Amino acid sequence: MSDITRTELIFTRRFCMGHRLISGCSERCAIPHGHNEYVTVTLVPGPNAPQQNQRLDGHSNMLLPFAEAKGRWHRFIDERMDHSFQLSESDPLLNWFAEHEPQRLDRLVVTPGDPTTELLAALLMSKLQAFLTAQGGLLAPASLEIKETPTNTVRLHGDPALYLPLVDRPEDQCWWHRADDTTRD
Ligand SMILES: Nc1nc2c(c(=O)[nH]1)N=C([C@H](O)[C@H](O)COP(=O)(O)OP(=O)(O)OP(=O)(O)O)CN2
Repeated sequence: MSDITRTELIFTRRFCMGHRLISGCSERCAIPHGHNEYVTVTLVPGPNAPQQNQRLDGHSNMLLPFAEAKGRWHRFIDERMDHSFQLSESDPLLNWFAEHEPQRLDRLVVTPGDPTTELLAALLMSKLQAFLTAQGGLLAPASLEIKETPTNTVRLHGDPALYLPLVDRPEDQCWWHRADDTTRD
């Protein structure tokens, strides 16, 4: 039996996305294709939670209503991830959209290197951390899981910063660090 006592809030959302991987690691994935993905987040009391022990107060018996805990996050998933097209920042298709369909640039998620499930999990966990910090730090992400297909899932635990690729620009120029709806820089 685990000796860790902690409350976890776990929320799942589904979104439909397209991507392609151009680094050469998976040639068939270089053709644009899509998945119906499920993102599941596990939230725990954050640095500003009123009490750091887990005991319920015998009155409201919650840290936060579910709707408040997941509302901002699910709005981002619904409005920015659902039906997005995810491309590496070095993908020439970005120029194609800029030239021929600039009105659709906001549907793109632009990533540092190939938009694999591992990378998307790290970027989304960082975005979630930014939202929760901006909401007052009552909650913090403990893990994030993306089920890309019925047979493939990636799960990250802990600090998303430890997974993110190193990029050569300040954090405020990286959409995944900003508590806003952007998905490209
Ligand atoms: N480490 C990773 N490898 C691959 C990723 C990824 O995100 N991380 N992504 C892909 C593709 O997106 C591909 O569409 C899914 O992978 P794959 O398992 O190869 O394809 P299937 O769904 O057809 O697998 P089955 O389980 O055999 O049905 C590739 N690799």
